[in-house]
Amino acid sequence: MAVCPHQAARTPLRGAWLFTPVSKMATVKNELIKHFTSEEPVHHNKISIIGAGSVGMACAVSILLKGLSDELALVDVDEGKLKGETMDLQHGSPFMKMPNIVCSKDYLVTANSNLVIITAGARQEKGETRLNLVQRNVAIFKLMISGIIQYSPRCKLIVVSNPVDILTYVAWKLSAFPKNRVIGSGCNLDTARFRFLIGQKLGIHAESCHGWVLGEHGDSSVPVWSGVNIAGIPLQDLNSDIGTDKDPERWNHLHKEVIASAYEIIKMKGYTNWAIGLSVADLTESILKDLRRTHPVSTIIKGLYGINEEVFLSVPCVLGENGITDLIKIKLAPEEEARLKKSAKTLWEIQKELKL
Ligand SMILES: NC(=O)C1=CN([C@@H]2O[C@H](COP(=O)(O)OP(=O)(O)OC[C@H]3O[C@@H](n4cnc5c(N)ncnc54)[C@H](O)[C@@H]3O)[C@@H](O)[C@H]2O)C=CC1
Ligand SMILES: CC(=O)C(=O)O
Repeated sequence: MAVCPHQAARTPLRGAWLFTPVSKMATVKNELIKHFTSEEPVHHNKISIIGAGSVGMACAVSILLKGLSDELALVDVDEGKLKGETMDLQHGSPFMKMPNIVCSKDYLVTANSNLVIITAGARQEKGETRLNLVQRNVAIFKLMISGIIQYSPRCKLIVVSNPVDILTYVAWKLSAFPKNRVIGSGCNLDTARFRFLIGQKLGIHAESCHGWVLGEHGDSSVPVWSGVNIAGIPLQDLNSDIGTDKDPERWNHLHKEVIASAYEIIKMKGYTNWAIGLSVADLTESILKDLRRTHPVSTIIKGLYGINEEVFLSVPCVLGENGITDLIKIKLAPEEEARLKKSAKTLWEIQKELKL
């Protein structure tokens, strides 16, 4: 479906809803408006979201409210849900500065995207781990990636579906894209949760709490306590045991809460969506506006921290118009580096069995 100011009648074309101009009729529109160009609009900041489930729609709303895109395309295999979600979003157009929201089962609708966000696939049931989803979602990725690259061979990919680090590797392999253009949302969400919890403990806004969670998104993620600081003051200077079991203030419980968050929310509401949607919109902003901000996102980490396998883990990455342009070589404490290596080993054990 699409809404375009000069368009009047609509016809379905290859599954996508497109519009045909009604130019000669004596209509109010023709009396009011003289059409001035026959050129097709060029979309520079087209974003496509694959998967119109709870995460896909949270990403869509967060991106729309930031006004980041000049066309948003949605794809899902469930056509009824897809059209329903699209119409519902379109009806919010008076409150957004982004006129074109289109949808289809057919990947043609995603053509010439600058950025494609993948949120389709199975999600965890209560108590289920992210890693348990791997086989189901690899099968879905085989179908999706070929559709995406056929119509947007130069796009950047953000992978959100779980297990996100392994599926980012799968997307990279299947697309054969250069590594800078395949980005996993990774620990962007874990880091947001970490900063929120630090902020709650100190009574300071999360944005002013600097700290990073790296490695695997989820169960083996690594909190970098050595770098946690407020206004440049390392908390480790004030409490040398911070993050360890010896710490009487039990700061390490914050990271335990980060790990437990998804399981707890899924137990209560069945899924998580709002924080991931907002965090993906933040990544999107850095890419589309070429901001060169640093984010903890999942990228190929082979050759760093003594890791020799082709695994994707989160490290601080600079995001701009070419995707990941640079990595920040963060100095880890020996036990932090050991935990990162353990994350890599866990993921590699699963990845090496995948048939792509
Ligand atoms: N990386 C992260 O931080 C987070 C990742 N997730 C993950 O995001 C994924 C989506 O979660 P939800 O939106 O809650 O699930 P959902 O079940 O609400 O939505 C998934 C959507 O994917 C669609 N789909 C399935 N196969 C498809 C295909 N071949 N092509 C196109 N669409 C297809 C379904 O029809 C459905 O609408 C899950 O894997 C979940 O674990 C969720 C939260 C955070
Ligand atoms: C579901 C998931 O990966 C999360 O909320 O962290």
